[in-house]
Amino acid sequence: MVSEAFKLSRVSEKKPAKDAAAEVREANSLAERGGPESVVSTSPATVDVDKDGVGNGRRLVTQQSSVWTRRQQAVCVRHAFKHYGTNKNPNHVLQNLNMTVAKGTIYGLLGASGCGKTTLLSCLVGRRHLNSGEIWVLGGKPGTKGSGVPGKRVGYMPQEIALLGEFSIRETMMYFGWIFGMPSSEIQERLDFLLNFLDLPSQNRLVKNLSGGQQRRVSFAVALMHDPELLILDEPTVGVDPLLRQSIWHHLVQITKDGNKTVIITTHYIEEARQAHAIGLMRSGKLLAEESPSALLTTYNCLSLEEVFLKLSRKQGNSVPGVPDANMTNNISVASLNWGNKKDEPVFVTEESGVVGLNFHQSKEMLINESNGHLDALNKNRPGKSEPVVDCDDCTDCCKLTTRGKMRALLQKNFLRMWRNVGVMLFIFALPVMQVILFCLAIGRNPTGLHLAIVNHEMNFTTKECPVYNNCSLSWLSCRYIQQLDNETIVKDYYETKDQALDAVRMGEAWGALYFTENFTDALVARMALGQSSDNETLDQSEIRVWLDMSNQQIGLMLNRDLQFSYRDFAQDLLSQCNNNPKLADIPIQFKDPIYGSNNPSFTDFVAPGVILTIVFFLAVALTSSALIIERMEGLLDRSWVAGVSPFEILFSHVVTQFVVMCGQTALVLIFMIAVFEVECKGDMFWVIILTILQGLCGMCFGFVISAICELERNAIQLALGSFYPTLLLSGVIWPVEGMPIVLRYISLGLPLTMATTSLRSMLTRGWQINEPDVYNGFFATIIWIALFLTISLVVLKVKRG
Ligand SMILES: Nc1ncnc2c1ncn2[C@@H]1O[C@H](COP(=O)(O)OP(=O)(O)OP(=O)(O)O)[C@@H](O)[C@H]1O
Repeated sequence: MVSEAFKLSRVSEKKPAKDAAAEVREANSLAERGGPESVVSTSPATVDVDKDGVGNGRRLVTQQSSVWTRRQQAVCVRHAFKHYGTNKNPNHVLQNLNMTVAKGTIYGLLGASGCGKTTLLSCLVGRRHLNSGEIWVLGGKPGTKGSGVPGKRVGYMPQEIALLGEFSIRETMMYFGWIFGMPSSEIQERLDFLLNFLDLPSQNRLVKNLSGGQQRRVSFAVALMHDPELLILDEPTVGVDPLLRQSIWHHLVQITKDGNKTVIITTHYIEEARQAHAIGLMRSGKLLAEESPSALLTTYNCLSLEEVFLKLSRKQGNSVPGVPDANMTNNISVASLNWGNKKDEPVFVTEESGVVGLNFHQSKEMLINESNGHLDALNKNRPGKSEPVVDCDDCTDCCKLTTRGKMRALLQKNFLRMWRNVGVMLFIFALPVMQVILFCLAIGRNPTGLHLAIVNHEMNFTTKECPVYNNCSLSWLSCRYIQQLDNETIVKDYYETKDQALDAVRMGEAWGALYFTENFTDALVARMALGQSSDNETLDQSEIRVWLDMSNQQIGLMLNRDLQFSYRDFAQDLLSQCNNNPKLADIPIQFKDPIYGSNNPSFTDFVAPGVILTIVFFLAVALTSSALIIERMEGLLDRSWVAGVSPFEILFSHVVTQFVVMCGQTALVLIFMIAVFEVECKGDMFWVIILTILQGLCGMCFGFVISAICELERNAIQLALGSFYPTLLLSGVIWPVEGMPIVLRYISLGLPLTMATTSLRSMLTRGWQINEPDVYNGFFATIIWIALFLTISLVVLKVKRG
């Protein structure tokens, strides 16, 4: 156990201030190394700090300080160091800061903007960790199990509003009340009191519609809501009118009167802090003094606290770097030397004072006088009649993962938020439907109205009266073939010469050119009759010559296929009309009914499984990727954490909310895809639904990862959008994975959508059951990805919370 002691007693020889300071430091360091008691009994540190002539030769006598005594304080900070930025380029915010806040007091933390007050407070509530040093809050270390901090033992009002704009005042109170485990009736009672006390408007007014000052008061009400043991208020009186400010201070004085409640308050209105029992004057990450206001004024012979602060700041500014001030070193101030009634009495400096200023145990007496004696509570907690040091009254973090109240609050928040935001609601349900409709209408249908430039020299230039005989007539066969071409797909444009037709294709006026020779019919008949004895000229003349624009693969292949099928139909018709076997027109490959799918496969059926999963997956990503970021930016995430909500609870509440949304989206997507647009579904609908929901969950968890990693919403959007195309392209949604280079194939298999797409495709088009490896692998892969994403999110959230 670490305990420190400074024992300063009267010394006969004066020591230089520097040595004295070094001695205190040594005692300090000894104590930190764990041998405190020996320091106390055998080697009392004695310091004479009379060098600047203010101390009047008084000696500092250290008092015993132990973990026990630290735990008796409401807050005790020792040798706190905190920096932002990297170790190489740190921005030091707290520098060997010591602070002691006795139970039952109001402690005003004053200091210029940027001196580190908020940082210190956020360390006290467990939102940030020190780089080194110790913090004790209500007998425990913030963030440790059973300390109740963060949790309901603390009421925290951050500097920013940190509330949900879409909530009414009442809903805001209910949210935090439930998190703190209060029953609704008690919350309502408290709310009625706070509405009246803080002069708030109707409880049904939305927070976003309140004025800045009103919003701050709601934020203050939230901190007061559960009547916590320790209130930490970061500038609660900003934007509050003087009357209300006075009434807030009056309230703080009242609640601390019985000695059970403690308040730490920062304010820029220095003079209002006169009402505090103790004041910590902070500058450049250190406390310059920690005294009662009257002691500060007396000591420094000032009329206002502002003057005191200026004096101390100047003193600190004048100190030579590297040479510790007599009044600053090891928290012993000039103030402490001046303090006390009798000159020859030693001044006790303990780690309880912990500050540059006065021994707090001494000033306590003064505080009692100044504050109606309520501080005698400070003396209650001595060994023997002490209350349990660590009061595990918030046992949720000891043994339970969550509580009903917290879940109720978090779920209500998530659902209400969606409900109150019409845009989000539309986005959630209209977008998937719209995407499915657009996909089914725009993708996979045969193109129509394709222009074909036809040159038929058999008919002697342009003729639309190309005679067609549907019997066994062997004349004008070119016309008979042209008639066979699908009229919906192909628009026939006639040209006089081959060059004109080719120019039309080159100019983009036609997708292909079709050319019939002058004696096409005769040559074709001869070719059929002569068979293998046909000469080259006959073969040449009987050909239909085609030049296609293959720049558009789909159109080119379709025209190619249509021209061939039309010839087959034309030849079969002619043969059967002439009493020949029409099969003679077929190539000698017989395509029987396919095992799966149809002989005329639809691109829609190929893409649909991947599209279903992509829609559900990325909608979930879009919904969740900014959820945590928005909460974080609003400050609500921080505030909920300080109220005792864990990353697991936050994540779990979002998972539940999104799961409900997901079920709705999945239902809509599948209904429109399968029931309305009749995309083929041969498999078991139950497993199709399960896989789709799982993919939605997977997308949601991916969204959580994004929102846990990204600090800004725009970064999250960039990451979500950036991941869309690679995933779509590599997952075999629009092109078979088998067509990729080997390395990409392996990457593709590792993506969350690939195996799931294969699985869904197998179920929809092949009708495979869950016992097929291709099917169940998709489920396994999805579940593994969900677990992985959730773990990453949880770890990142935990790290960030720290
Ligand atoms: N998250 C952060 N990352 C990096 N630097 C930070 C961060 N938060 C605060 N700082 C820096 O730390 C210093 C102390 O900031 P802090 O907010 O604690 O000051 P403060 O005393 O509360 O100021 P104010 O009275 O204006 O609120 C400032 O220089 C600030 O720029």
